[in-house]
Amino acid sequence: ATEVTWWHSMTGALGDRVAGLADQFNKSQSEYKVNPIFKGSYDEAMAAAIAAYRAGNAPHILQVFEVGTATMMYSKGAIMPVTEVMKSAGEKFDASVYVPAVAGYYTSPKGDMVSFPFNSSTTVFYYNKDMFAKAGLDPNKPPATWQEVVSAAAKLKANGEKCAYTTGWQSWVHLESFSAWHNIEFASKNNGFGGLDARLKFNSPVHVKHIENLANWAKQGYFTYAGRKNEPEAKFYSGECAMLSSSSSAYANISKNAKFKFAASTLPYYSDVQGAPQNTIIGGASLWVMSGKKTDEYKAVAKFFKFLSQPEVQAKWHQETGYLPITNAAYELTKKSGFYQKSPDPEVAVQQMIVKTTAKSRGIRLGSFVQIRTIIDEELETVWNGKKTAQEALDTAVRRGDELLVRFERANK
Ligand SMILES: O=P(O)(O)OC[C@H](O)CO
Repeated sequence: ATEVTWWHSMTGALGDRVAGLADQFNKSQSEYKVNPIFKGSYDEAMAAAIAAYRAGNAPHILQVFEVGTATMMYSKGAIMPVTEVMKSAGEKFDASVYVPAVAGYYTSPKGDMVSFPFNSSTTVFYYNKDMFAKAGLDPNKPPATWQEVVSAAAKLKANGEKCAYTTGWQSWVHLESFSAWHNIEFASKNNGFGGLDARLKFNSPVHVKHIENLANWAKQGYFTYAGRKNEPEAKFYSGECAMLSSSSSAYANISKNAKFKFAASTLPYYSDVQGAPQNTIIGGASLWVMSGKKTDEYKAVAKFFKFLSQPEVQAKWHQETGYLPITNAAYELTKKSGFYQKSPDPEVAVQQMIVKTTAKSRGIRLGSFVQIRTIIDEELETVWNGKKTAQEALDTAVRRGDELLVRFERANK
């Protein structure tokens, strides 16, 4: 059989599902074989793939988080657009079946879909219903606003809980998706969709106030900082923290591990910000095809993508992981099956996303965004450890990030 490699970053229950998909495809026919390989976190896998590409041994398929999208799009020569992969293998590919938020995100300024949509997520909120009940909070009434989160946190803490609230993906949840949710700019030029001359805007009064609030809540023991990526999710499903904001895909590991009643609910917002809540934005990853491979290997990739495009496969992936149904067909199939009546949690993400977007809420696409996120993480950590004020840290992150945007713009003119 023709073998192709697929580098991914899925851990725990998500890693099992990825292995399951490859296995199902491999067993469904005998001509092609997909070998999934875990390559570390999203940024680690991306760095490894760039190094491997230079050395001439890149994988065929690379799972890249949304943050790496512009970098991949502009790395001409290194990648083969998915539309071309499918065309060269004689496979039909209809980009219009994807839900608009997903299609729009992975389509180049020229209108071509460049990567294959796979695991799209968004930012949601999870809470431990047992801990809520014990603290005298209504387990069927999740906090809808940040004001309500903090009063719930105070009750939980007073009831002896050591970790009331934690968050995964701090930059994505508290600055990126936060911006769209409140219909304010994260960056100019429609958050970068309008051109490479976009500059960062996340040091506005609304942003500063929110980060300042989190810093205060950290001091009061209501907010526990537990890491930059998805590590904090484990603190929720182990029963340590009562509330979590993170990716909808945390569902996979929460539903597998939690020994308590839990529920997902919409991401909190500030009710005094006009226009909120708007919609949250896309996260997760898509699959990129690397260049320089053999014709029959591209054929294998195309067959695998065709397999992944089946509504039944997409619907099951959504239901098991909490990633979004990326096509209308997968969503309809899930609704019709009665799945949400028994498991309403994975639909929260869908509801937050199916709103008509504004220029400010469509998404974010910035060059060097991987490095910018690292800068944001570094600066936010100086707030949590009390070294900088929210204003100082966000101003510095904007200045440092803008330097990278200027450089990226010059290099890609
Ligand atoms: O945990 P994921 O796969 O939903 O990804 C979350 C963030 O979008 C990564 O940037």
